[in-house]
Amino acid sequence: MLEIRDLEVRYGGITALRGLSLEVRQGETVLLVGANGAGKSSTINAVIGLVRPVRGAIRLDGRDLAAIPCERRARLGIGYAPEGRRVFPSMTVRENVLSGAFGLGARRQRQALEWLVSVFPFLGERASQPAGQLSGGQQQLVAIARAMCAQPRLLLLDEPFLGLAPIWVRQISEAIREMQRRGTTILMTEQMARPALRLASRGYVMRGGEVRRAGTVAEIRDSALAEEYL
Ligand SMILES: Nc1ncnc2c1ncn2[C@@H]1O[C@H](COP(=O)(O)OP(=O)(O)OP(=O)(O)O)[C@@H](O)[C@H]1O
Repeated sequence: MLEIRDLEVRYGGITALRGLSLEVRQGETVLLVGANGAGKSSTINAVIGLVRPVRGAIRLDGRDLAAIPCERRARLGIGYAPEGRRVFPSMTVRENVLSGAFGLGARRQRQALEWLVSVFPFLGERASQPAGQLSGGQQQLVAIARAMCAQPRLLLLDEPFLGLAPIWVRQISEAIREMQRRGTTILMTEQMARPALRLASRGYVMRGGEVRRAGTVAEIRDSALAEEYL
């Protein structure tokens, strides 16, 4: 479904990705694991269209995304939850979640919200509260619910577990399982590999903007865990 070939991303003089290639097949959950600065966010940001690669290709269902701007990629069915709990702080929880389904139409928005509240009751209990007043874990869940709201075919999650208490790691794992049950294809990044390894079927271990190892979760587990301590 997603194919990345020979991708190079630079920020001025810094090369963040050096010829990265990977693929995510329909219905899979694939993990990118690596230490700080390995290039995980740069990979996700190139797929969503936030950074423009200097070389290489990104294809969704065989279609080259190079000429497609960020906002049109969302319409192709790509959903994205950024690193670092980026909610709209003064908007309510409900408004934050619905902002992910902008343009879907009132009836589908209502259905999506009902579904998300049934999966995560806290979203209903806090619906009218400004999202900026929530705890870090709650904000991260709102950011993921916002990405889920449009029911994307391909969901990109950038470090969804970063800095969270175990209770939120469990809830976010449950959100990811819910999307898996719906057949969503998922590409997620993590430094903290353990909970993510339980959710993924395959993975890539990244370092210095390159893939160092690729394989099933069982195959990459040791190097992924080693990467956590580098
Ligand atoms: N906006 C930017 N300007 C300059 N350099 C950047 C920028 N964003 C990332 N980099 C650099 O690119 C490299 C890859 O960073 P990237 O954020 O993709 O890694 P990461 O694996 O996601 O790490 P982290 O877990 O810290 O987010 C690093 O050397 C980083 O310092």
